[in-house]
Parts: sequence; C-alpha cells; structure tokens
Amino acid sequence: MKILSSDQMYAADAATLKNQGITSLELMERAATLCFNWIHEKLKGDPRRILVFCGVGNNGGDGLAIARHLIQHGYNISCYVLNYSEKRSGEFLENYNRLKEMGEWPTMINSSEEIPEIDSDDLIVDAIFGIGLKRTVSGFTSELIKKINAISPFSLAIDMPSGLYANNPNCEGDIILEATHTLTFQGPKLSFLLPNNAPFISSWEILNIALDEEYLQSIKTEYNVVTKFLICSIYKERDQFSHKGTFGHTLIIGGSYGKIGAAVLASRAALKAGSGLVSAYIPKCGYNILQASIPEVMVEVDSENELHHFNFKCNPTVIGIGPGIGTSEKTTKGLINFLKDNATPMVVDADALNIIALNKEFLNSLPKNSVLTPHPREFERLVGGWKNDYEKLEKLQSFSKEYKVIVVLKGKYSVIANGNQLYFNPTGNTALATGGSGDVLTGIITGLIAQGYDTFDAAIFGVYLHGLSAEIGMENLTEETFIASDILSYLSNAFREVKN
Ligand SMILES: NC(=O)C1=CN([C@@H]2O[C@H](COP(=O)(O)OP(=O)(O)OC[C@H]3O[C@@H](n4cnc5c(N)ncnc54)[C@H](O)[C@@H]3O)[C@@H](O)[C@H]2O)[C@@H](O)CC1
Ligand SMILES: [K+]
Repeated sequence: MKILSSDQMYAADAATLKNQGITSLELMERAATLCFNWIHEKLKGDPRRILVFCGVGNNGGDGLAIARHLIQHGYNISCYVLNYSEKRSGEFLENYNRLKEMGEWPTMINSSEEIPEIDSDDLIVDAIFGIGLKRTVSGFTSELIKKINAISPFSLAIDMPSGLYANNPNCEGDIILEATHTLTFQGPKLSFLLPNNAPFISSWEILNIALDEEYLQSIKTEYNVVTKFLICSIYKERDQFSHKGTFGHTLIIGGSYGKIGAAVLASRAALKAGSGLVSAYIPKCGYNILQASIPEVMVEVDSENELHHFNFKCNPTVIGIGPGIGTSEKTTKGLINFLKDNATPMVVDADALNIIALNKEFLNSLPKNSVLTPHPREFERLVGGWKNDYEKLEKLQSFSKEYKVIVVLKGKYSVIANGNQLYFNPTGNTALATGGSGDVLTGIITGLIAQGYDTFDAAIFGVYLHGLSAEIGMENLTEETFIASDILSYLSNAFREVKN
C-alpha cells in the first residue's frame, strides 16, 4: 500500500471528484459518515458526553458533519469551532449551515477563556487540523490541545492528530494531540510510522473513502506499507517435484564462547523458513551444543572459542553472518579477510555489522544485494546520527543506494529499504523485544533467500512472518513470556495465514 504525501492526497481527492462525478462536499460526507458509523458501532447510543472540536478548514468540515450525524442519532454532544482564522473552507461553511438549519449552533471559541470544561470520561472528537496543517499550532488552539492532553480523555482524531504534520518533521516543542485513536482516510500518513511520533499516534486505522483506484495506481511514491496482499504475491508455492536441493543451502556463520545459542537460533530459523540444507560454521566449543540441539544442521568448526579463520568447506547458496560472533581482534581480522574474497550473497547482522561499522571501507566488499539487518543503534554506528526520523529515512535510502544493499532497519514498523524504495512492516509486537529475536530474523531471511526468493522479497517476507508469528503467539502466550524460540513455534501458523 502506498503512503501518500498530503499533496498526493489532495491530488487523489481532486481526481476522485472528477472521475466519480461527485462534489467535494459529497466526498466529505462519505468520509464523515464512515467516522460516524465507527463511533456509533462502538458507543451504541451511550449517553456519555461527546465534545467535537472543529477547525475552520475541511478537517473541521468533517467534524461538523460527524456532529450532525451524532445529533441525529440522539447522542449527547457539544460542538465547538476553534475560530483561529477568518478563512473558512467552502465545505466547512456548508456543513456549518446544515447544523444551523437543524437549530444546533456550534459554539465559537475565540480565546483560551472560552475553552470548555473537559472531563476524563468525555469522548473528544478532534477535527481541528488534518493534512492541511502548515505551521506550528499556537494561541488558544494549542491551549485546548494541551488541556486535552493533560486530562487525557479518550480522544478520537479525525484523519490526523491535530498538530502533527503528515509527512514533515514537527519542531521541538510543537503542541500535538496525544490521540487515543486515529481514524485516517484512505491510507496511513508517513508520520504515523515514525518512532518520534509514538506519543501522538498510539493506534490508528484506515477508513476507506474509495478514492479513484486508477489514479491511486498511477501515483509514484517511495514509501509503502507491507500488506497481506503484497506478501501473498511474494509467496511461492512449492513445486511437487522439488527435493532438498531445490531449496538451497544456507550457511550460518555465528557464535562465540557463551553465545552459541545465537547460531543455534539462526540455524534453526533458516531450516524452519524452508532452506533445503543448513550448515553452521561456529567455534569448536559449540560443536556438541549445536549438533545436539538441531540434528538437521551440519556443522563445521573454526578455532576453539571464537571465529578466526572463516575457512568452511561447504558451498552455500547464501550466508547469514554475525549472530553471536563478538568483536574480538581475531574475529574482526578473520571477518575482514573473509569479506575481501567472498562473493556469496549474505545476510549481515549483529556483531558482523558492528565490525564493519568500525571498518567502513569493507562496506564496498559486500556482494551486491546483500541484506543488512541493523537495529537503530547498529545503524547509527554505520551512518552516524540523525536529526529526526525523516533524516534517518533519508540516510537509509542513501546508504542502501551507495552500497547496493537491502537494509532492514528493525523496530516497530521495521523499514526494509532497497535504494529509495522503503517498505514499512506492520506486523509484530513488543514480544519481539527479547534476546535472540534478531538472530531468528537473520535465519528466516537467509533461509528464504536460500530457497530462491529474491533478496528484497525475502527481506520483506521474512520481517512480515517474524512479526506475524509473534502476533499469533499471543493466542497462547503473553508479550512477557514469549521468547525468541517461540517465534519458530508459530512460524507455521504465519506461513499458513499467508497461504490461505
Ligand atoms: N475533498 C477533500 O479534500 C476531503 C478532505 N477531507 C478532510 O480535509 C482535511 C484537509 O482539509 P484542509 O486542506 O482544509 O486543511 P485542514 O482542515 O487540515 O487545515 C485547515 C486550514 O488551516 C490553515 N492552517 C494550517 N496550519 C495552521 C495553523 N497552524 N494555524 C492556523 N491555521 C492553520 C490552512 O490554511 C489549512 O488549509 C483532511 O485532513 C480531511 O480531514 C476529508 O473530508 C475527505 C475529503
Ligand atoms: K484532526
């Protein structure tokens, strides 16, 4: 699913009016009716007080239309207009008149003194600013938002939490509604997916206002959200005549004394993701552990307690490298030497990334289309810091382009980058914030590449499955009790969900 900028949203709105032969007012009515239906379905006539706060643009127009539906259905509502500007939009005025004709005059707020009392049991509908926000919210409008944030009632943001920009960084100290939930039109805005904005956008859902499909298809964007539809198109049915050789040979290079488990988890994950064969190349001290934990995996060993020589004999399709290797001098030297000659595609994680970050000249030695899976701290070591989440995304794009690698930047909404193309993954939960979860991801992506998935597809698919397994796991476990090996217990369910 494409993530549109506010300019692209306006263009899509305009194309929809033209192609569907409807007016802007009708499109607003469509949007507002969906919002009303959402509220009505949840409240089912609940007599609690609903305060609808409207701006004077089209987001405010939505609010007035929602207020009208709520009144018509007997809800206990008070509707306010924040009179911050003389410039009212046509659709705002039209909806204002409709309310007036019903004898329901919204209350104008012209100063901080006129802000009403708010109770923590009220439902707040925030229709002050949407995608049209152009500058920092100030004056009594910001006072109102501060008051709502302080009292913290359930606040439902229409399209956007007021004060948040759709696709630009906010300034330090901007006043933004900490919305409890956001109903957004057509698709998520880029700002929803960025960690800095977490306080404002704790949960959101899309209301499909049926913008012109053909026009949406034609829009070009660098930002996308991974959908089940995309994942189903990536998934490859297995050929009935296939054999273990068909699904490639993964080599996991990992482990050091005390961290053999990382190699175990990654190897098992590669197998469970469907790699035909899996070998592990580990320090000698891990031999018995690995053989005993996963009999399906073949093992080759390096020196006693750490990796040093990197002289394995097998001939893998793809290598997953880094889990648990540490950053000792010997391992660093060995890895650097290995990188100089290696042409096999790789998934590079953890300490392999940290070693490369200290020896950046070797980034150029990575085989084209290798996958790097840093968490934000590891990525910071590779590229230096960033001013804000938007600059982080720019750095992600330029890094991916410069070194011709796929980067998976891990986090809530992990971002998978291939040059300028960024895909935000929606699956997962805090259960994944557990030791070994990254090793499992490395193994899954490596195992997918081994069996013939394109590397970008494998990164997208792997991240999606990894997150989905954790979601499905919540049927039996909790976010606290779920551990990394549980990801693999639920991987079959995740695959099954994709296959169905
Ligand atoms: N046909 C359409 O265009 C549709 C629009 N919709 C709604 O329309 C919204 C966009 O409406 P608008 O473009 O009117 O913009 P907004 O309603 O988001 O903002 C109102 C206006 O306030 C002014 N403004 C911006 N920042 C300000 C600030 N800090 N202080 C004071 N004034 C400021 C701007 O001139 C802006 O146009 C969407 O978010 C959505 O809610 C929906 O009804 C769907 C259909
Ligand atoms: K809003």
